[in-house]
Amino acid sequence: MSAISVRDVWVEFGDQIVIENLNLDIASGSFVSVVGPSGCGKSTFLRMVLGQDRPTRGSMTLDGKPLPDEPGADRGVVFQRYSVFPHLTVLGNVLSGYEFAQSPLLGKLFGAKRRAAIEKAEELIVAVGLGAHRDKYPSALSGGMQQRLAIAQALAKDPKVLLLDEPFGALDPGTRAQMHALLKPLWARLGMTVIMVTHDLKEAFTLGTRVIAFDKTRHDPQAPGRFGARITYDLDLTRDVAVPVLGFEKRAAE
Ligand SMILES: Nc1ncnc2c1ncn2[C@@H]1O[C@H](COP(=O)(O)OP(=O)(O)OP(=O)(O)O)[C@@H](O)[C@H]1O
Repeated sequence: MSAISVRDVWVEFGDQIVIENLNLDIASGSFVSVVGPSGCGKSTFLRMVLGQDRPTRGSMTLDGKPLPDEPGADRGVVFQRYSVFPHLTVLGNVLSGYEFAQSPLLGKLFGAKRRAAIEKAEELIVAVGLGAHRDKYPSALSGGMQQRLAIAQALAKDPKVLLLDEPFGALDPGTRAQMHALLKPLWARLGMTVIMVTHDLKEAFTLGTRVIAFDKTRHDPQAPGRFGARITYDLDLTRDVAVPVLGFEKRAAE
């Protein structure tokens, strides 16, 4: 489990301010859903936690240490598409997660370590419901199966933090519901911190223990890049008190 702290973070691309003065603490083991209008910086925030982008100003820490500048095995990621290797089978893809985590330089395991990794990979493949498909290539899998594979591959790294960027955005509602039913118990069992960007409010509230909304609160019509997004809602869904939910009231348990 892992805690993330964000302090006075600004992100600018040229003269465009994307995120302004972000301050945020994410508790270990929480499931944070990030919502907001298109272009407000949700994926940029995720990429900063992943280590793909750096803040222009400010600092970010993971368990009290500065976030490493590059993606590592401590942070797994699943994108909406194209997260898996097309030239590897289901088993090969999940095994690559273990190999990357345990042998970052070579990306290969040998002997007893490889046999142990194959055993763990097979367990994970069964856990995400792909037990009957372990020797298939991604092109022979449906969209939902590919996303289950992407989740298994990310989990093989045993990440402290799992980052999900609209992971179910391309799936039909039925498959999406199946993915929710898969992900929630996995998260509860593994106890990771999850940050998920989604456009689907229902999904945000169904899966999250906390929902954060990003949006611009100030606009300059003459200079659209002058102001960035801030956190406009920060809802702790584990609190046993009434909280305002986008204009509605969620009643506390009676
Ligand atoms: N590498 C980059 N260089 C320049 N501008 C960028 C870069 N990355 C993101 N941006 C800009 O930052 C803004 C936020 O982009 P981002 O993808 O984070 O938004 P988002 O909230 O995830 O959007 P969506 O919901 O549509 O995916 C956009 O205006 C985008 O054009």
